[in-house]
Amino acid sequence: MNKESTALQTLRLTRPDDWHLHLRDGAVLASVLPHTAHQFARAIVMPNLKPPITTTEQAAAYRTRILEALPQGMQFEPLMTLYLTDNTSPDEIRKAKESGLVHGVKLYPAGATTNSDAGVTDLKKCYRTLEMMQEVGMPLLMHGEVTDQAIDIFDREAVFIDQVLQPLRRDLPMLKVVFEHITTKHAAEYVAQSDGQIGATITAHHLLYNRNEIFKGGIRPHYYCLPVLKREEHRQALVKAATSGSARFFLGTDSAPHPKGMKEHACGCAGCYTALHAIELYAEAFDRAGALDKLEGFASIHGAAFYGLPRNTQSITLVRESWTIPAELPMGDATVVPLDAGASLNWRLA
Ligand SMILES: NC(=O)N[C@@H](CC(=O)O)C(=O)O
Ligand SMILES: [Zn+2]
Ligand SMILES: [Zn+2]
Repeated sequence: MNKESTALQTLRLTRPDDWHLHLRDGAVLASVLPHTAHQFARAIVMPNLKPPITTTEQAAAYRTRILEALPQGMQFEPLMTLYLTDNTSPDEIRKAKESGLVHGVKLYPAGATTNSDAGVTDLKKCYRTLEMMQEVGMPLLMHGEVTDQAIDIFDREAVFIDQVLQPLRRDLPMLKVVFEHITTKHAAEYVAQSDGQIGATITAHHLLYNRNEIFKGGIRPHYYCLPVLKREEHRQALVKAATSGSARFFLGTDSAPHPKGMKEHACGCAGCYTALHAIELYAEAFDRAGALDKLEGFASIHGAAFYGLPRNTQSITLVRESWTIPAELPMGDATVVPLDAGASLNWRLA
């Protein structure tokens, strides 16, 4: 028998969750939310709105807006986060924990990425708040890049590990930490090997592509995100981590919608839109690695365990069936270009 005919044709998984997602707000939220809710049971919703979600009250109101935007008959649970600032108080953390709605607090080093201007200028200013997070078991989610413009953009994640992450975890060894959207072998190795409660999310695009994708035949802004795609050796290290079976690695799409005109621009926004076809993109990446048997742990089990949430009881089915990713989709009063628009995918959500 040839390989084709022995290959798996359908794949049934516990319904997955997305542990790193941008839903935005208003008309954009209404456009993108159904894509996520079609595939995922829950998602950790990023707080980098303008202005950011910095209080439990704002998070609760945002959660209500998300649920109101959910089409009739769809089920989805938004897991809210707060945006850490220099001024976030320990008391706010206690409130967030007691609400039961807030599942993490996000560190954006000031200026590191989209809507991070209100982010933390120096983590030392947040130590009392971080101590409270450690005490109540509130995870710290991190955009793990230093912002020093003198540091090469391709090195900012590795330098973050040395300059920020390691000192922080030495000082607060019981703090639960999620290293978001890791992009380097340094991060993958650090998360796999270090002590304590640490997890990492990995995007589909960082599993599928290296940095050459941004420059293939011309500059291709839809492959530009932060942290930026890295060399092939890093992509391979991420695939190895994601398919290793280690419970420290879990799915986080970092689907980050920007209007087409803001991506195809002289100073284009960072972010890839993958909510439309996220699980199919991950299936493709795991299939190429010969590791489809490891997809369920990564997509549906490890994240819930890390966050101390129950495993989903429903399931989804993926079928091996080629389909073409649309060129663009309506989004509010604009359009959004999904990652790999026009290309075909070999897996389809049934
Ligand atoms: N990943 C990105 O390139 N962009 C994200 C922000 C982020 O996650 O850093 C966004 O909000 O657009
Ligand atoms: Zn980020
Ligand atoms: Zn993000």
